[in-house]
Amino acid sequence: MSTLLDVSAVTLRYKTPSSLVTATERVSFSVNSSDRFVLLGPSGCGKSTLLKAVGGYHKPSEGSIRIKGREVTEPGADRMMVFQEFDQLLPWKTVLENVMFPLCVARNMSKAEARERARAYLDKVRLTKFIDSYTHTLSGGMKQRVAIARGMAMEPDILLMDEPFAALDALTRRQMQDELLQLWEGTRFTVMFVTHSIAEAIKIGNRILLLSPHPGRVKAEVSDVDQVSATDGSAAQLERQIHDLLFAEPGHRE
Ligand SMILES: Nc1ncnc2c1ncn2[C@@H]1O[C@H](COP(=O)(O)OP(=O)(O)OP(=O)(O)O)[C@@H](O)[C@H]1O
Repeated sequence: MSTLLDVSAVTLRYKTPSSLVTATERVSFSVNSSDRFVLLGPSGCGKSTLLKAVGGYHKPSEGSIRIKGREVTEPGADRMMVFQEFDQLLPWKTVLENVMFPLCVARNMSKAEARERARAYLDKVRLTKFIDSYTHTLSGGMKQRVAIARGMAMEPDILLMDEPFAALDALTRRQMQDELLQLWEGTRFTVMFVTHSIAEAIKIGNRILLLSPHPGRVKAEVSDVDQVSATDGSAAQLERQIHDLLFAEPGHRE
């Protein structure tokens, strides 16, 4: 197993006109190739900020972020992001064109190459029938599938997913979680996934990093999720253990 991403003692801050907000403090972890690495913690603990920093959109105040040994200093096609919002697609382009666009622009592919690659990934997310549709005609789940296909088609080193299913209804959310795992079984891509749902973390992740409430610090890492949750009844037990670890601080209320 090789280390792909190394986050070392990273502190992330926001400067506002009136104050300095510390989002995360001295957070360290590493992600290996083919990990389904989940960042889990309560609202405001800095999960999204950490993901943005890995994406190259937020510079650490202290510490370093390295991918394949190179320091992350800006966004790059080696790290693709999928967001929660349904409006991350270009409404004036069709489904196929949305997936082709970054392939042409950031990967310098010819239109024919990009079309072929985009079709293959849209097929993986079961959207072949909808390639010529405009995105406003799609359901929330279908839009997220397009965003996932667009990210995966770039074949990045790591796919960064920021609560991608949080705005979906419960049934669609479960379907999308299953589909993501099936996609992973097929290609074993590396994914970093942000959620504040313990159940979702256990379902998606093989490793889960638990962050404390604001400012986010590492509380613990659960690194054998697949083995533990495969045993009968133990997913529920793991959920309780993670809950206790996350909310152990005296006086902290959910
Ligand atoms: N643009 C910003 N300017 C100032 N402070 C910010 C900004 N964005 C986030 N913060 C603050 O940084 C901290 C971490 O925010 P972040 O969105 O990363 O947390 P999170 O764990 O992803 O939360 P949630 O689960 O609610 O999305 C919070 O205290 C938040 O108020």
